[in-house]
Amino acid sequence: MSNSAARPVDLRETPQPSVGTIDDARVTPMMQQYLGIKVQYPDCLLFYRMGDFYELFLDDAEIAAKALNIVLTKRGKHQGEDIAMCGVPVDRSDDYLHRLIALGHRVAVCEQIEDPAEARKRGGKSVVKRAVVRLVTPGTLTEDRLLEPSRANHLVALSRLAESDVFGVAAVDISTGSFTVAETPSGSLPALLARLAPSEIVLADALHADGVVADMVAESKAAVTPVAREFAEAGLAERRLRDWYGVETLDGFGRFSRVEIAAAATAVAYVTRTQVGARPQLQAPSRIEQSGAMEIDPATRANLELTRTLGGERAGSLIDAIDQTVTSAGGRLLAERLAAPLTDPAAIAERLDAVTWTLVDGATRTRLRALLKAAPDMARALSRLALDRGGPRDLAALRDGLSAARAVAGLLNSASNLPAELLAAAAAAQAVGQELVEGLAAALADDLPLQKRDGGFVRRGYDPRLEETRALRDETRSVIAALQGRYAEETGIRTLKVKHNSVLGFFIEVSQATGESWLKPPQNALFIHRQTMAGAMRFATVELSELDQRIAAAAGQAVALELAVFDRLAAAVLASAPAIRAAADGLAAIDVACSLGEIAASRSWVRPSVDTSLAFAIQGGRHPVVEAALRTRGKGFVANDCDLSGTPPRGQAKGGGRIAVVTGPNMAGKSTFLRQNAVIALLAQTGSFVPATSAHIGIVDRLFSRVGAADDLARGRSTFMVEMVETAAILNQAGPRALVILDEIGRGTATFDGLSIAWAAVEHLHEVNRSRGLFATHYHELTGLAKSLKRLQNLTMRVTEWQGDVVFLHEVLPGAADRSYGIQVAKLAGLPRAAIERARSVLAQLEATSRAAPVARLVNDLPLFAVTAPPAPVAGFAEPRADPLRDALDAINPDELTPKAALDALYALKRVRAGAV
Ligand SMILES: Nc1ncnc2c1ncn2[C@@H]1O[C@H](COP(=O)(O)OP(=O)(O)OP(=O)(O)O)[C@@H](O)[C@H]1O
Repeated sequence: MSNSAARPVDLRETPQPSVGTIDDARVTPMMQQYLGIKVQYPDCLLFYRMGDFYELFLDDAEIAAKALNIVLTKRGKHQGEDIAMCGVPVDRSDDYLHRLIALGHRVAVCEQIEDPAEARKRGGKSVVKRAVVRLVTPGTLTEDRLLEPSRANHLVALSRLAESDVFGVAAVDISTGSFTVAETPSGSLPALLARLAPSEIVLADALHADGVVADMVAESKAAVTPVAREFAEAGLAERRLRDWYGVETLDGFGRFSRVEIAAAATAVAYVTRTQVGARPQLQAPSRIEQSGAMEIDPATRANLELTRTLGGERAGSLIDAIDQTVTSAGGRLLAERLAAPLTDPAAIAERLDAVTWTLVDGATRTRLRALLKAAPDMARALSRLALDRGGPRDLAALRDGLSAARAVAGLLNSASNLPAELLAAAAAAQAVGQELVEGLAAALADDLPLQKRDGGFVRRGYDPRLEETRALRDETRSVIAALQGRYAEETGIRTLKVKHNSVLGFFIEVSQATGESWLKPPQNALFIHRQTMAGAMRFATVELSELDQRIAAAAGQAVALELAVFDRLAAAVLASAPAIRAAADGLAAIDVACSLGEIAASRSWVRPSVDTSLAFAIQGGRHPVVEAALRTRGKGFVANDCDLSGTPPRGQAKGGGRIAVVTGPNMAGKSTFLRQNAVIALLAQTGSFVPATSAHIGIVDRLFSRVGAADDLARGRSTFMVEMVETAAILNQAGPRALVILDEIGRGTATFDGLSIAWAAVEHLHEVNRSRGLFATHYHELTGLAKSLKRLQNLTMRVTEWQGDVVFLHEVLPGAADRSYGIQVAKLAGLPRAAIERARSVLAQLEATSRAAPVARLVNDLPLFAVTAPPAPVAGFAEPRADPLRDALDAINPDELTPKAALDALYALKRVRAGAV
């Protein structure tokens, strides 16, 4: 994070410059202006517009030159020192902005707000008026080139009322206008932040100073912007929101708590500050449904690689494997749904009905997808128009988007048995009046410039006045072209050329020799000398200047008329903004349903049955990402069943468990099996079909997935500490509806410590949390727990040996692994032969020792919970009884006992036991 991003931002609308250097007589007028502006934006890099460049000066120049790898130069002196300077061309500034923002900088864009000619009229030394028109920060982007198409760009504001553990969270995406708020206890804040995946988090600096909050915020990986306290002030919050929406009361938006209003107001204050007067069209705030969504903490999201792989790439993530949407808005909706799977079976069924419909009617699905492909990103185009940052192509995006929406709705209307979700989406898609689309289509030309100021975007013949002006401009151009011939004829100079540049306007260029003769009579009566070049001279004539002025006036007038057309069209579009947004949302929902239908069809996924039971029965389950990766290598994926319903398998009186301990060699597929089941639950509750031959899932309210962890050095935690903190979170939070995936927990420490922790964790999950769970481990001793824990089952990965090497069959079977095959796997990995041989002999010795002191048997004989601390009671569970035998055992230190004392202690223990019974 840059220095520029770390300081609290002062949100006062007009910060006071701290003068000093600015009035210094030795400072040039331009530098005075620069310093006067810069002092108002100390936390930003200032892009100072000079002609076709944005220039950066002094410290900003040094930071930007280093960050962008561009040349640092000098321009004059300031207080005796050289002024460092660097610049980026305006037409390529988006790329540079993108890089600076990605590095955590904020940029203040300062434009020339008057024509340089106006400044010149005020006198030679006058400086062109400039003003900051916008702050560019990671959470307030609107340009397509700066945004990821399939990802919402959330700015999240946080608030906390004094002495409370409850946070207000407001999430704004100014690129689409979405605005949601929530209230959450601190324990659930990381999960909510992970779900929103913000690009930037704004919070009062006092709140950021709280180490725990700073840690949670840092974990989200967003850019963090602390703001001065008074702008996150709860007391002013309601008024700020009322002013923003121009309403007397917020009641019309629904009921919000004080802490939600405080967060929402902070978001609005920050948006106001960054947009400098431009007003994004934010929708009325709505509440984020948390109770209706599966809670998934950040570690689980990372571990299941939902939106990014552990390496940070989208390629290889779950969303990448299932995203077949054809529009950006569809991609964003799918990501949003995957981030917050539902917990209401009826709502899930509604989504599944839509997918089923697209699956059954494959021909319509294909036609819908073809139509959707032509629909540009209407929500983002609309937001740019509202901010007066839109161009002709944004109007065209609405023209094309709305006509695609009509075509899509028409196709759906002609279909039968439409499910509720598609019915509603089709209705929304056609709610915008046809006149608007026709109006846009009639006005816009086929080829459109990027910027409206370039003109040329209004269709020929659309506006009679504009046509007249264009004709005048074009005629004058041809008159000028004819002039060249006339002058050449009259002077006999065949090489004479009429040219144009922005400084001289139209001029005649002749060779040096001819030019010299034109400086004298009689030629100098007609030709007025303007410029001498190397080998050429330039002249004007009265006639040429008049024509030049006529063209400039006509061109200026044409652009003004085009801009008036633009403004009219933009106003018409904005007047229909809510309906357009609804149409865009409708198209996104249709795109998602078709995308999931496409996957289901092409990969033979099935509709899951999701209800309120505690079932978890998957047959023929597969991991979508691993399967896809194997497919590209021409290999097949071995499908596996998983039943955590806790009921005996069909036809059997006993067996079946809610927790499975999975043992098997390295590389056998344990992690894949664990994750695929978590992913199937997640997909099912997202409203997607699943990669299995059948799936029955009782709603999962919280999903936990942990792997024996990686270091978190940035936060000063060792591997083992991270693992334990995460395991603690699960054992403290998981309930009977949770699904818990633990992969080799306890491996980060000494064998016996690790085994003991793994042992205790399984017992706790079984007895106290009572969650459904999968537990992969290399501690084969844990399989003995199945004897004492009745809802525990053992699963193992089938392997076979062939010519001394291990062969993985990737098949999951009931039972326990008999050995690890670690050395065979090491051999496959290419460890030197000598090291392998040595490892074999060490293993043989270790196994012999272990047979002499049979650890496994000892552990197997441990009575359940007798040696563990009483687990924390979870609602509905009885407090474990006091245990005098354990207390007596705790009091004995065997290292200090003589043989006689040891015998006495044993008798004493027998007495305690007799008394306790
Ligand atoms: N069901 C399967 N069908 C086919 N190949 C599979 C299957 N499961 C896993 N594999 C392959 O085996 C590799 C190893 O799988 P995985 O990482 O799940 O093993 P593991 O048992 O967890 O190993 P370790 O104990 O070393 O972490 C995968 O990358 C994949 O290529």
